[in-house]
Amino acid sequence: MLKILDTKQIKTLDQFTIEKEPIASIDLMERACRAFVNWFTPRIDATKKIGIVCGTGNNGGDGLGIARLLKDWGYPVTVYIVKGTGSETEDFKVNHERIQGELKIIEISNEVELALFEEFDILIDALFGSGLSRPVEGVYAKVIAAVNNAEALTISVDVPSGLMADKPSTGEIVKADFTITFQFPKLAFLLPENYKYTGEWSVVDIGLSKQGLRESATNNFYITQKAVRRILKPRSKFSHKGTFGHALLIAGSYGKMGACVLSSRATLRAGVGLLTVHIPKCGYQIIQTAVPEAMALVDDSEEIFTRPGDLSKYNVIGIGPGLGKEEPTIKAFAKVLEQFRKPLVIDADALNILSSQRELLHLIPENSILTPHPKEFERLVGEWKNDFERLEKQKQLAASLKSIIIVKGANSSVATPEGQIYFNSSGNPGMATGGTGDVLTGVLTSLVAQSYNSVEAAIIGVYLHGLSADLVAQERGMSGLIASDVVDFLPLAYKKLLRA
Ligand SMILES: NC(=O)C1=CN([C@@H]2O[C@H](COP(=O)(O)OP(=O)(O)OC[C@H]3O[C@@H](n4cnc5c(N)ncnc54)[C@H](O)[C@@H]3O)[C@@H](O)[C@H]2O)[C@@H](O)CC1
Ligand SMILES: [K+]
Repeated sequence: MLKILDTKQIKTLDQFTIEKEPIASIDLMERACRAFVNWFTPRIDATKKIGIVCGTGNNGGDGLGIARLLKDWGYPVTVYIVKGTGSETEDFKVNHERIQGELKIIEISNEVELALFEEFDILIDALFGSGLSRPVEGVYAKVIAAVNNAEALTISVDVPSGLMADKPSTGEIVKADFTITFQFPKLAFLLPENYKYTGEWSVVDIGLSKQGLRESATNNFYITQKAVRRILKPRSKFSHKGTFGHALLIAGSYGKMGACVLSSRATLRAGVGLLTVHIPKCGYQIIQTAVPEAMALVDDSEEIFTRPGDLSKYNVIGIGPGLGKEEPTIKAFAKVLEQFRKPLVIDADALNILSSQRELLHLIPENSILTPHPKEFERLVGEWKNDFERLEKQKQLAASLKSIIIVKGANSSVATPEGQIYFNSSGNPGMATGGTGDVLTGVLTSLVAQSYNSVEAAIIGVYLHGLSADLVAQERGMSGLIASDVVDFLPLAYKKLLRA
């Protein structure tokens, strides 16, 4: 699991590395510059005209170091130094000294034409990094406006200038095409509202102290493949279908049996031992034909869910996909909540029922998993002003329900009752298509049935689901991706994960 540290912790860790390794601060900066350049040179042709926009802090110091290294690689480089209210750091001064007379340097202190950077193919943004403490104004704001006005491909060093790394941001902010960030992703990068600033971001290693990192406490994590691999349990020779649990899925209604089929197939493909599906009468032939591996339990109603059967033999219940919100279904869902004391995976219409029948919320068994998309989440908790506030609301709901709340989207976030947030790193925009949520419900239900605890199931589940979609995209592209493909590629995703 990659820790996500806040800016104060990053400063402390930089300092810790400097003292413990030991390494001079300027040499650590050089390492950061090299890491950036290692990303840059294989991707950008050396004929491109490059403008590097520097502040006078250490982010600007990085910019100057990068300018020197790119010049050595043969790129035509022009350096801009923006002189506003900020003072010069020591490392900035050293790197400034090192390029005197070697490179074209233009100082900007007041007037800024919007067309200032028109001539460049590439702009490297090194105005502010993690040291930004307030919205930018004056000459800085004008320079950022000129950067955003330019046609050039913009690449930000560490953080898009003007973006707060771990707080809500206002004011002028660089809209980068790429952000190359040092050592860890910053919290702001994982929130949908900031994608327009970061563009595609990548983390590059600058060798900060492993010991220091181990000792840094945080509640925010980025899910890595290695971490998921570590919590997955391989199947032993002596396992049998009982080992992998018995799940019940309550899903589907007239016209929405597809959601039920997708969830059922995903539950099976994610490895459950036994699956029973509770369906209305109209779904009987559909499920028996589309999912022969599942057992069908047929409701009294022709079209909807009206009455739970005996729930005692299941380890977990997944409920919601295609369920509908008719009055009898609401009553039947309430009965499930009253009778079943093991974890539930609650999605789609079951979440919508909870939003309108709030008295049911306190009946949710501990360690359940709720999987709202942002609109469903808003119905549960009300509006939020920015994504940081949304994260807070997510943590609060997880704590008050003693359950796991997964808000779906790019970098789906998993909130635990203990206040931790795990951001998913797998998945792609092809997943924005009907039915992928139903697939996730199946995967999660399956993992809980296989006796992963709910936090583990949520972490493995979001990652596996996204990885499967990534494998689909790799083979067939994103545009034609449908939810069934994500189900079909789950075995391959497992194979990839379990590979030693
Ligand atoms: N040893 C280190 O600390 C390392 C730092 N590195 C770089 O250093 C960056 C952080 O550097 P700094 O802490 O010097 O900070 P920045 O370079 O991000 O910002 C410079 C300074 O500007 C001032 N400032 C903040 N908000 C402002 C505003 N709105 N208007 C005007 N001035 C403002 C602050 O005094 C701040 O320290 C990182 O993002 C990274 O790029 C890397 O070189 C790796 C090593
Ligand atoms: K920057």
